Amino acid sequence: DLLLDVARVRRDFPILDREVHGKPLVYLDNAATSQTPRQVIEVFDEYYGRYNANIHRGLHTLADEATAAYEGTRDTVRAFLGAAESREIVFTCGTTEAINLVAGSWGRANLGEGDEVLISRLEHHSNIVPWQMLAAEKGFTLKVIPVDERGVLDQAAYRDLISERTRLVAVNHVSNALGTVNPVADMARVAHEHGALILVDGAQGAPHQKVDVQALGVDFYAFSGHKVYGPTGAGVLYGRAELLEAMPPWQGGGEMIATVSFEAPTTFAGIPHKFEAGTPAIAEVIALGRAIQWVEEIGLPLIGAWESRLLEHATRSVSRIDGLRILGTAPEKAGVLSFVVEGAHSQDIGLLIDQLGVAIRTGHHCAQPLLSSFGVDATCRASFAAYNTPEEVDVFVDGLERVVGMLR
Ligand SMILES: Cc1ncc(COP(=O)(O)O)c(CN[C@@H](CS)C(=O)O)c1O
Repeated sequence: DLLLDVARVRRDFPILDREVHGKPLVYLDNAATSQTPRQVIEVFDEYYGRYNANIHRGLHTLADEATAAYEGTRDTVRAFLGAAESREIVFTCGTTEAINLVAGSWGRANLGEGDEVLISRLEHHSNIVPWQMLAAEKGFTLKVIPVDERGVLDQAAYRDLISERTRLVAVNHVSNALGTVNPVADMARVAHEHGALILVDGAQGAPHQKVDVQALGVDFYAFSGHKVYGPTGAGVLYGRAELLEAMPPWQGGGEMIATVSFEAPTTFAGIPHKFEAGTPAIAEVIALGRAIQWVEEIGLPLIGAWESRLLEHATRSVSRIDGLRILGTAPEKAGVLSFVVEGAHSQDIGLLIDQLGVAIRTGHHCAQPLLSSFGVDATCRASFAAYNTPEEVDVFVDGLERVVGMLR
């Protein structure tokens, strides 16, 4: 049965009892950050109250307990992503840092004049700007896969743009601005046929569908804890072991070394610790592990199906508002509804609908090149999660109708 017990799910989220401007909170900004279940919030109390200690080097009980919990998350994430080995899981502070790590380590060591990196028009700035910065430094060429008017990546153009000079394809699994789900398994096959690697920005993929990095055939996969019901400050880079082993360290410091000396070359730790310099966000990583356990107890297939029902209901309901244009009409979408309304500025809609207790996001969603290709510089975006309800969608659409009426 694809009906999620949303009443039971909501009982895990204290924040959903909040009122905003005297109205029940209707939180529909989940693509920006998801809310946090009690089971995750409690981790911080437990950790700082009972076993706070620095990890790895300590030789005492608290340090052992903290290390076990931190490294335990690594295997939880390995299973969550279907990775072959735990050492393929690198903890970062989020998707942005994960992509910068690949650019700064693999990119800086492998890209130069004559090489090409292929990204797409759908990308979030965190999967555009690191490549632009590195291209300026190393002289390789950045190419962009176009999208059509539905917000679907042009796969024919992808096959035309990729060549033997392409060293890396970097694309998102799901567009945060439009909700488009990309066929990353097919794109990975095409990339490998041309001898290129593929990095997938999974910030909006991991929260909405079961990811199996080996089945997808991707070389790197990045996501953020705070979008899968976990805390900010903890994210993940998955990388195939042989790639991570061949990559130079990214940040220098403690943890990532084997021996440091002035007389002989400093030697580095193996993976993944080679990429985890300094004291990490220990509690956040442990909380990320708890968030993934929470998600897996319900199951992403059920969460994804629930969100699709909410998206369908919202898409159908907003179509009664004349002058409303949905951006992102791909046949396969995750729970994101982006739209503009003729005669009403997106920001004004966002501010006014907040007065009704409804939280949506307005603006460019860190996807300025994408929005400009649709002739807009901002949209309104409602995005769904496991705890949203059809009744909340009705509050949102009724409120939208009222607000648009006021603004016209
Ligand atoms: C596809 C995609 N890729 C990367 C990021 C960055 O995630 P960080 O946790 O901030 O590093 C995000 C975060 N998108 C938020 C903030 S702009 C949104 O409102 O859509 C994303 O959606």
